[in-house]
Formats: sequence, structure tokens, C-alpha cells
Amino acid sequence: MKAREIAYKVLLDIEENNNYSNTSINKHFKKIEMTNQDRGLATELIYGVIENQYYLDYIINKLSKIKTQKMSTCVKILLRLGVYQIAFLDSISDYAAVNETVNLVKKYDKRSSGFVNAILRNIIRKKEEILKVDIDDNIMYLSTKYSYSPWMIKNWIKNFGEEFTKDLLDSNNEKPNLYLRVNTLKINRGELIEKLNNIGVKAYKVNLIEEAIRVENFKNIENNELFKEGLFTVQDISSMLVGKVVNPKKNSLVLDMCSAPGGKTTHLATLMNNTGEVLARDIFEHKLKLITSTVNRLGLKNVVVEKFDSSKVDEKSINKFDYVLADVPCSGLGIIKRKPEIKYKTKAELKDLPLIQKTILENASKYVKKDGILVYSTCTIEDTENINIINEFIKTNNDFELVPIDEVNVDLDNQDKGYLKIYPNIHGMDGFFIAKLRKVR
Ligand SMILES: C[S@@+](CC[C@H](N)C(=O)[O-])C[C@H]1O[C@@H](n2cnc3c(N)ncnc32)[C@H](O)[C@@H]1O
Repeated sequence: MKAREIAYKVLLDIEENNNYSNTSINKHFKKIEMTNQDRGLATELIYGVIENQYYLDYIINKLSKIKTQKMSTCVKILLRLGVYQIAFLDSISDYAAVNETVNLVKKYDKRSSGFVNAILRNIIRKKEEILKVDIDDNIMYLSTKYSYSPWMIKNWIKNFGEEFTKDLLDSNNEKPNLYLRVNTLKINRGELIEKLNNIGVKAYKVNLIEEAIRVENFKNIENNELFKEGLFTVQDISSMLVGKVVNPKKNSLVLDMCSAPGGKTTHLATLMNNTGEVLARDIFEHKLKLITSTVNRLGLKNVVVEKFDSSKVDEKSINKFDYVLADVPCSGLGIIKRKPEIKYKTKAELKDLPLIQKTILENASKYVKKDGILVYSTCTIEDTENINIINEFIKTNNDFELVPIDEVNVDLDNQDKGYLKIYPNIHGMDGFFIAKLRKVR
């Protein structure tokens, strides 16, 4: 199967089953034999279409009497794929984009091929004019041009100003970097870089984090021998910062309240050099398997995995742990580059999150020993899920204090105050919030 057809199948799965792009890509790519070139193009098409969905629909609706909301899913997705190639991919000729799309329509919905052909040909006839966004209202203009729910743009302009918002939108459109965390139990960073170079993967040290490597052109990672040997795991540097901020001493007792798929759990367990114990909890049974599989692959012996709803109080865990991590469920507005579908979330979908976050943080605080450390983190840039939660927590819990973060140098404005606010456009990594508290009495 060729790249465009695979992209179509994945996009159909995402649209019909509400799956996340990365989950659906993994599921489909595992099943199908394909060349690295097809894999690359299919990935580009899938992410490109999701990232630009509002814009692509706006262009299609300029020309089509039947609006995208009324089209069959099949035709809508194939049109989006065709328009995306015409508007964004210089490496593909317009005619190839039209012909390949029409061939797929003939296969999946034969009677619509004339309709799709006419729309795509109309676009290429007056390309420059048709691909422009002609909307006067600034919010709607940005929402269409960059493809975001209008409320998000409005909210960011209110919180950060227009210049910052445009900068953030541009930054979210860039391709995300790919980072590996070295499994220091098995190999050191220099040796792993050499092994990666030997198999043709470009690999570079990341100054900020001693166990981090940035890689380029690394495809089909899960089938790679170095991966199977457990020499590394894939993790963004913002996420690695959380482990660094927790910074557990050897032989400690650590609780990770929301731990699947286990990126931070396995980092914490590695930082303790296979001593002590990390109790890794998550509410979803099926996600626990992901943690166990990474724990085994990395050769960790100090992780216990347990299904538990962290919004409930566990009497047995009170005052028991040296370190507690609450990496709470959040809106994900800091990782849009990796999960572009987050751009289309409604305000209503996200409104209950601060309450869940507060509850999990309150519970987390109960499990920390005196002088123990509590770390709260999210992958969002919204103050309502971040610093506001921490400020409210401190007001009502005078046994906790924010402690200066000196394990990393990344947000010099805030880290002395005990938290990190990381923005993709400022720090060049996933947007995160990390706060570090100590139980002082
Ligand atoms: C941000 S993710 C955690 C990422 C993870 N710490 C890592 O580094 O790989 C949040 C996790 O919280 C879990 N979750 C949501 N509600 C929960 C609850 N009430 N109790 C425990 N886990 C929960 C989700 O299943 C999800 O895996």
C-alpha cells in the first residue's frame, strides 16, 4: 500500500473512532509493510492534514456547493489530502496531487471522482487567490489560517498578547524534534551516540540534560535492535526535566500518581539506579501494560505497577513516600506540535480539568513524608491548570513550601521561585509546567 492510501486509512480511523494521531499511526504502521520513503510521506500527510484541518476545509468550502460538514467522511478526507498536497508540498506537482487523489476516490467512492477532480482542478487554476484567507475578524482569521478553535486564540491573546500568540502559533507549526533518553543502566551517552551513528542515525548531545540525545532521521524505532535491547527510550526533554526536578536519592520510596505510559516513572527508577521503589499508578488498566513493557525492556527492577484512581484517597499511603509526582491529566496545550488534534478541543471538554487536578494534588500531598518532595506537572501552558492550582494549594496547605529548582537551568525567571513555565516558542521544547514543593512540617 502506498503513502497516500495509508494516510487516508489513518485519517479515516482518527475521524471515525476519535483516536489520537500517534495511536492510530502506530496501529496502522505496525500492520503494513512499507518503505521508509512511504512511511515518511504518509506521516507528513497525516500530520499535515490534521494540523491544517480548518484551513483545508475553508479552502474546500470556498469552491464546493456541498460543504465539508455535509460530505461523506471518505470524500472529505481525500479532498483534504489533495488540497494539503497542493497548498503545502512543494515536492509534489499539482497534477500528481490531483491525479493520485482522484485515483483513490475512484477506489473508495467512484461516483464522487468527477466532483473531487473539479474542485482540485479549480484550485490549481487560480492557486494563489484561492489559497488566501480572506477574513477580516482577527480571531477568525488566525483560527482559520493556523487551524485552531477560535476560543483558544482569543484566550491566548488575552493572556499573552498578540505578538506572543502569533509567535506561539508559528512555533507550534514547526516539526517537533525527536529526543531519546539514554538508559544509563546499560550504556552511556557517548557510546549510544556512536552506536546510532553506526546505523546511519544522526545523533547529538543535548546540553540541558546529560542523558538526552536529539536524533534526526530515525525511522521505525520500535523495530530497531538498539531499542529492543533497551538502550534508550523516546521522551521529550520537557518531560525529562520533570525527572530531573524530582531528583530522587537512591533507595527512596517514590509514588507516581498518574504514570502511564511510564516515561517519567522509568526515568525516576533509572535515576535511583535500580534501588528503592517507584510505585506507578494509573486509572486505566490497558495503559499499565505500556509501563510494564518499558520497565522490562529497560531492565528496571524497582518499579511496581498498580491500577488506582488517584482522585480517591488511599489511607495506606499516608505520610509514606519520600517523593510524590502528580503528573496530572491536562489539556495538553503545550504539546500541540506532537498532537495537533488538541487544537480542536472545545472549552467544554476541558472545563472539568482544574477540579481533577486540584483533587489529585490534594491527595498527593497526603502521601508525602515530612521533609519529602511533591512535584506537580502538566504539559499545558494554561495558568488555570498550572500556577493558579499551585497558588491555591499553598494558601490552604501551610505545611508545604515551594522550593527553588536548582537541578536544571531552563526558566531563569521562575525557577528560583520553585516552578518552571516552559513555552514552545521561548524554550524550543514542549510546553510544560513543573512545580516543586517540600513538606516542611
Ligand atoms: C500526563 S499523563 C501521564 C504521563 C506519564 N506520567 C508519563 O510520563 O509517561 C496523565 C495520566 O493520568 C492518567 N489518569 C487520569 N485520571 C487519573 C486518575 N484519576 N487516577 C490515576 N491516573 C489518572 C491518564 O490515564 C494518563 O495516563
